[in-house]
Amino acid sequence: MISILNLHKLVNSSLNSISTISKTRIIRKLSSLHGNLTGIREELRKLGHGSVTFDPKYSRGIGLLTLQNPERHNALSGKMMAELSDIVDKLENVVKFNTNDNLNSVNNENKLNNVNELDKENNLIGIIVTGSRNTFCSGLDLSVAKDHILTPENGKKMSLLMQDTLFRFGQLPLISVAAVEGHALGGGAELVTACDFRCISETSKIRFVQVKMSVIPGWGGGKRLIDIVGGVNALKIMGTSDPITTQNGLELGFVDVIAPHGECVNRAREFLNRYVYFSERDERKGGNGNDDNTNENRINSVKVVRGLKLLISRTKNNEEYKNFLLYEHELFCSLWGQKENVDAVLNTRK
Ligand SMILES: CC[C@@H](C(=O)O)C(=O)SCCNC(=O)CCNC(=O)[C@H](O)C(C)(C)COP(=O)(O)OP(=O)(O)OC[C@H]1O[C@@H](n2cnc3c(N)ncnc32)[C@H](O)[C@@H]1OP(=O)(O)O
Repeated sequence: MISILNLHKLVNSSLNSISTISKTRIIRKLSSLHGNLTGIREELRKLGHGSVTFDPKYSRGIGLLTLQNPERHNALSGKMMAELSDIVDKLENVVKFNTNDNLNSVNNENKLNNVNELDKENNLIGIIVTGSRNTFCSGLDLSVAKDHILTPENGKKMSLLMQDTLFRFGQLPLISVAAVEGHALGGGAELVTACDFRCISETSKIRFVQVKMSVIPGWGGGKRLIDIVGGVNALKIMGTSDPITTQNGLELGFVDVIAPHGECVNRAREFLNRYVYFSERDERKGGNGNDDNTNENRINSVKVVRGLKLLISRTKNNEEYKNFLLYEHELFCSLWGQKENVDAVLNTRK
């Protein structure tokens, strides 16, 4: 006969295993958009040059992600797409610490060492995305496209990886700002929409040029643009490829901060500093950062800011949202690599 105590233990252990199973399911469901893309990522990693770097200590609580392919206006090669995805993996691991967010994904194959140590040092709450040498990103690297990606099969792989990476980026409990100097074209404009906020200057040129390539956005930027400016405005922006300027950008709610030319990253940092509550508390206390109370405050504040971002990002983590992205992906795939698209890309002055 089973005793009450044993029955209690049995029930508890069953509940634990049920919750482990459902937690695992939830993790799998939330962590990625298109499942395991390791093979595709490694294929793309072999294509082209450039790099994507991440400085977790750019400023207190704020990291700086930089696209680096300056000879090509920071156009994204396959190698850079893979590196961007690696950085999102790394951040998913970093920000698990202190967030109590066990629902964030952990891509074990790409797990980097000592990520929690990294987070302890900086308590990241924000991330600025920018490009090297005063320009943001001229979209897909067209040299790589012409040599390798201009087929329906490879366009599909690129779209899967980029949609997935940018979706996961948006799910991070970090507030993101795109600091857009110079050009943000095609896929570069899509990248801009993946951030929570946008800082641009009078000389920034954000253009959805996809229609000129006889395609629609393939990196999830169509859905994100609709969410930011509404359907009709998104239709105008994507249908005409007209640039988003400081003036119409503000009116449309697409742009959040205007900076003097060359100052976008600085102004994005100032903008984000308003969310770095622990920094203000620390300064009020004399700023040595060593007393226990201060550290406690810092940790709590980081949790709050990340919690807020989690709350907001989870509104996009549902089947309806994911299905819409899948629909955008399928539409893109029906156009990419077709004659009109191939002709347009081959005739584009890079
Ligand atoms: C799925 C993604 C897909 C999409 O959905 O749209 C894309 O992203 S397709 C790519 C869309 N992007 C473009 O069409 C941009 C094309 N480039 C330009 O219009 C211009 O280069 C520029 C970005 C407006 C800059 O013009 P300018 O200041 O006159 O400089 P150059 O034209 O001389 O460029 C310098 C250098 O950079 C090379 N470059 C620029 N963009 C790309 C690119 N996307 N891919 C590869 N290389 C690019 C350009 O060829 C020049 O190189 P060199 O001639 O060797 O100096």
